[in-house]
Order: sequence, then structure tokens, then C-alpha cells
Amino acid sequence: MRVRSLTRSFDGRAVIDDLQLDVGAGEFVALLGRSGCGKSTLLRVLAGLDREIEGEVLVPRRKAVAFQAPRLMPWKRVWRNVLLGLPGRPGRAVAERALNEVGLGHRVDAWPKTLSGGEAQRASLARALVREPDLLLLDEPFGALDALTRITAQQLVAELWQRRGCAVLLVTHDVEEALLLADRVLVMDGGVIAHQVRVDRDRPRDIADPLLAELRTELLDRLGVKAPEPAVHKVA
Ligand SMILES: Nc1ncnc2c1ncn2[C@@H]1O[C@H](COP(=O)(O)OP(=O)(O)OP(=O)(O)O)[C@@H](O)[C@H]1O
Repeated sequence: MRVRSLTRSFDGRAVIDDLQLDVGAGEFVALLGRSGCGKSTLLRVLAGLDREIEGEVLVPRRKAVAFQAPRLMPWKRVWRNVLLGLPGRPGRAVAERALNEVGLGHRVDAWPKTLSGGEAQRASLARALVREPDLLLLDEPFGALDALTRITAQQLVAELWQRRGCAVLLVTHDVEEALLLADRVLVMDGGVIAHQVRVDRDRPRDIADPLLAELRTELLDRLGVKAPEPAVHKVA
């Protein structure tokens, strides 16, 4: 994926302002930035949902996006939601395969309102996967989940990425999540990618790893947040 001199303005104000970005095939990139800095705007442009732009955006034809809110149609069963908008007339088996892949094989016929938050997010991921994307765009997909569900969902995304080999661009507010998952972490500020770090570590990663701790401090500093002590997870 290649973005050159991208500008997107609202009411004469450039939210994205001459931004450059490259994401390699199969690369996992996380995007951080203060609230309102333009992360979602960038993702919408990359997803092809917003074309009122200047500049050059080259993204794979096969791409898929999942948002923080799963956006399932309440009047369609889960498997039909997964196939929604897919070209051709894909059969139920296609949806079943994707739902199995995200651990939701037992909820194929469920109605969306009967799903938990984590399950709905999995359904949303399945809907992205049936598109067999070369680029998966994730806009805070774990933002609304409780801590434990969130960790499971993060592991799932890591697994899917490794299995599928697609590039991922993950928008998140969580510096630790970015460091645990991504090859590269970007900080958006002033309408551009203002800073980036490479996370040169095998997976699974440990947030207590000194390199990650160092990068965490660097990123929090860039985000203008004073680094709190790392959270200690205790099991009683
Ligand atoms: N359709 C729109 N019309 C006018 N302004 C918009 C529109 N979409 C986004 N903006 C503005 O663009 C700026 C960036 O918004 P965006 O949602 O991309 O930020 P964000 O970094 O994703 O924020 P958050 O982390 O809080 O989700 C904000 O000031 C927002 O008000």
C-alpha cells in the first residue's frame, strides 16, 4: 500500500495534510494518535469509503475493514451478515468457514442481538475475512471490549494475520496493544505520520520486555502522555 501527498480537508481545515505512508505486503502496522488527529479519517480513505481527497492512494483491490462497532444488521442471521455485500452469490459454507476461523462456528444461525460484544466483534472480523483481503483495516476493533475479551480478540487477530499473511493497519488508542501486535507503530499528529518505531521482536511478545518498555515510553512521550507504571496483571 502506498500513500503520497494525501490531504483531506473538512470545511477548509486539513485533517490529513500531505501525508505519506507505505505498508508492505503482509506487514502489521499499528496507528496511534491523539483523539481527533485523523486516524479514522485516514482509515476511511484507505478503505475507499471517502474519496474527497487530494493525493495518491494505492491500496490492494482486496481490502476489508472492521470498525469498533461491529455494525451487524439486526434483521439478518449472523451468517447472512458475514456475506453481506459480497459479490457473486456465495453460499452459507463460505460464511461458516470464516465463522469457524474466528471461533464462532456455533453461532452461525444466531441473531446479532443475542451475541456478546466479543462475539459480535468476531462476526465482524469474519465478515472482513470472507473478502480474503490483502489489506485488513481495523479501526479500534477491541475498543469496546472488556479487558479479558480484548486479550482473546488481540490473540485472534495475531493468529489470523499470521495464517492469512495479509497486511494489517490497526488503529488503536492502546500503546501496549500496538507494541504487542505490530511490526511497526506509527504516531499520527498534525495531519501526518509524525513518528514511527519498528518493533523488532518475535511473537508472542511480553510487555515486560525491556525493548517494549523503552518503546512504550518513547511512544507515550510522542503522544504527550506521561508514562504511568506498566500495569501489573495479578491473578489471585
Ligand atoms: N465528516 C466530517 N465532517 C467534518 N469534520 C469531520 C468529519 N469526519 C471527521 N471530521 C473531523 O476530523 C477530525 C479527525 O477525526 P477522526 O475521526 O479521523 O479522528 P480520530 O483520530 O479517529 O479520533 P478518535 O481517536 O477520537 O476516534 C476531527 O476534528 C473530526 O471532527
